[in-house]
Amino acid sequence: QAPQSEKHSPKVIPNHCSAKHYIRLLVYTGIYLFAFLVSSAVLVSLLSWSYLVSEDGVAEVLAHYSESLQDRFIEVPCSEDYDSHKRFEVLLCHSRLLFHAYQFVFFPPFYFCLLSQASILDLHSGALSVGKHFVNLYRYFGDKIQEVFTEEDFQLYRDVRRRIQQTIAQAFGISSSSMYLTKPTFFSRINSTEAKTTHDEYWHPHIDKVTYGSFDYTSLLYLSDYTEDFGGGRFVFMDVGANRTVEPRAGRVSFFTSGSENLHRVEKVRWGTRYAITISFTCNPDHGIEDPVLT
Ligand SMILES: O=C(O)CCC(=O)C(=O)O
Ligand SMILES: [Fe+2]
Repeated sequence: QAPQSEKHSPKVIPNHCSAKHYIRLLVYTGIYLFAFLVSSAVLVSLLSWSYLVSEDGVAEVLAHYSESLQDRFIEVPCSEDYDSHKRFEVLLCHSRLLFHAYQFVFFPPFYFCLLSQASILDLHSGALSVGKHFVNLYRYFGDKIQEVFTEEDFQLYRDVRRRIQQTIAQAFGISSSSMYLTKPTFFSRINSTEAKTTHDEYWHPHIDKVTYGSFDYTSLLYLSDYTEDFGGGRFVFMDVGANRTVEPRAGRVSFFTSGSENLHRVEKVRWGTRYAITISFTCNPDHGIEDPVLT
């Protein structure tokens, strides 16, 4: 039981109803509300910033998948990788990148669609990677190859190659006749299955000139849509201080000089299947190849 003195002590009832208290209450509520809003805003911006520069470290989207771009040209400082090219007519020293949205009706070869893993297909040699091995489709199908590819497929490839070549020549102010198709040129099919060989590890940062040797200009034609057909799989330029992405979109062509000024990688594909074609050009006629033909 409570002691007697406590039981009978007078209760102190604060005067809650005075105007002074109301004003104080309002001021405190306002201050708390303001502090809450400011800290939420700081938290949201911190979270979105860390989301942008976290996992994939993307700082800037150069080409959003939903944008229909025409001729966006972005200049980057040139590297010294082209010194040996001084004997060619070509001036490569104002490099980078242009997007040109063609209305290509170009589907991945149906053979690709049957595969369940990552793969590349080289139309010149007929090499198709299947797991750890390469199958030569031309040898495998022999006379029956006409049932796999049609003359129209090859005509379309040649047409696309010619149009890309002309666009690159125009963008870089060089003559189209001083550029030569070079190898390898290939269709790529990427999904989220585990890599079977190091060739499947497309996500490593690289310089095309180092990886492929003869490349001076790389062009990439995308055949499927980021977010609709696959997740992840964005192309990333790894520039000093910033990663800049190109989000694939069917019909989008991106091209750039192949030297160290354009270090890049492709993000791992998280779901779905990503299709693209790599078509590249050299300024050195000795490294040029003819268009592929259906034999
Ligand atoms: O498919 C892409 O977006 C890029 C592929 C690539 O970097 C390459 O083929 O060297
Ligand atoms: Fe590359």
